[in-house]
Amino acid sequence: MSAAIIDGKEFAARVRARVAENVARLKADHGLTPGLAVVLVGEDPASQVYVRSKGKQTLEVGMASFEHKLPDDTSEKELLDLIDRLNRDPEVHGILVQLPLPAHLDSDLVINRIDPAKDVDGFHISNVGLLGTGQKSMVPCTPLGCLMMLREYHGDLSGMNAVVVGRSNIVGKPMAQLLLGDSCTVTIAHSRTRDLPDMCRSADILVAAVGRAEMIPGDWVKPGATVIDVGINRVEREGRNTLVGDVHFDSAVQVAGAITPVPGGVGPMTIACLLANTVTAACRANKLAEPEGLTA
Ligand SMILES: NC(=O)C1=CN([C@@H]2O[C@H](COP(=O)(O)OP(=O)(O)OC[C@H]3O[C@@H](n4cnc5c(N)ncnc54)[C@H](OP(=O)(O)O)[C@@H]3O)[C@@H](O)[C@H]2O)C=CC1
Ligand SMILES: Nc1nc(=O)c2c([nH]1)NC[C@@H]1CN(c3ccc(C(=O)N[C@@H](CCC(=O)O)C(=O)O)cc3)C=[N+]21
Repeated sequence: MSAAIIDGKEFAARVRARVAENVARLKADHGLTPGLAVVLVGEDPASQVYVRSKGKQTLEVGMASFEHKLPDDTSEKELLDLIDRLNRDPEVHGILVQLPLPAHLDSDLVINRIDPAKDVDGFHISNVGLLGTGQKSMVPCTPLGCLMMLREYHGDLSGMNAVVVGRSNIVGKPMAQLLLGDSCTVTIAHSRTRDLPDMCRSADILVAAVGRAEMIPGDWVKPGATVIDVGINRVEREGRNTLVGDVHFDSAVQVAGAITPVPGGVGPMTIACLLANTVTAACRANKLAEPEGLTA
């Protein structure tokens, strides 16, 4: 038996359509155009591609896009000054600082300078604390996208065993919080976990967010489990540059009940959720009702 493929690309297109409807309504009824500012420091080519596609999709849903590309040697003060300006700018409802930052910049300091209400990545300590205590917050885009797909596929997640492999602040930890919020029994695994294969085999929901190409083979997957592959790894295959996930897709698809592909799974949902969070932030900033179905 072969797993159902969870089509993140198609799902993301539906989320973007919902975002676009809401943007059109905000413009028509309130003269409000949600705006997203993306800050990129340095020349990393992969980051540039990602920032470009975010900018393009932001415009496609009718929002305003503000891109700030700063040189590699930008000082902390220059970056913090830019964030202060964006915090004050009424046309900017969402601010994203692309990570990782160059080593001379303190990313915690930078992220925590963003107005939490404009922190559409959900990385500010206030948003992390709100999420952890089950209060209304900005929810990190990648975990939010994963949760939306899981809810659509399963409906109620309560009581399911979820294993999240990876404990980063941007994916693993917030993913675990969201699954806990939906009443899963959650385990967070990482590089010190004893017997990772067995741990993975206990999962009804297995989320891989490690950053190691194809490290999770099919025989670590419980038959019928739902596998969410967050990994984005660039590898050489037959002389060509391609993307693979953290899960070995060809073996896992034989065992899983459902699986997200790479590319075309979590990645497109991440960007769609970034746009959704920007609309949510614009509504909250203007004390307007929040759109349905765009938040956790
Ligand atoms: N699709 C999307 O939209 C996005 C995709 N990504 C991708 O997701 C992946 C993870 O990203 P991110 O969370 O930022 O990565 P990090 O490098 O910050 O974290 C990786 C985690 O994996 C754990 N880990 C590393 N090696 C092993 C191992 N051998 N066994 C078990 N656990 C291990 C680490 O454990 P420890 O803490 O013990 O070191 C760490 O917690 C990357 O491929 C990234 O490109 C990221 C963001 C968005
Ligand atoms: N502040 C911040 N927030 C982030 O959310 C953030 C970040 N920094 N730094 C980098 C990671 C990575 N990330 C991705 C988003 C979309 C795709 C994506 O759309 N991927 C496509 C393929 C794209 C391609 O072909 O290269 C897919 O999986 O189908 C990938 C990776 C967000 N991140």
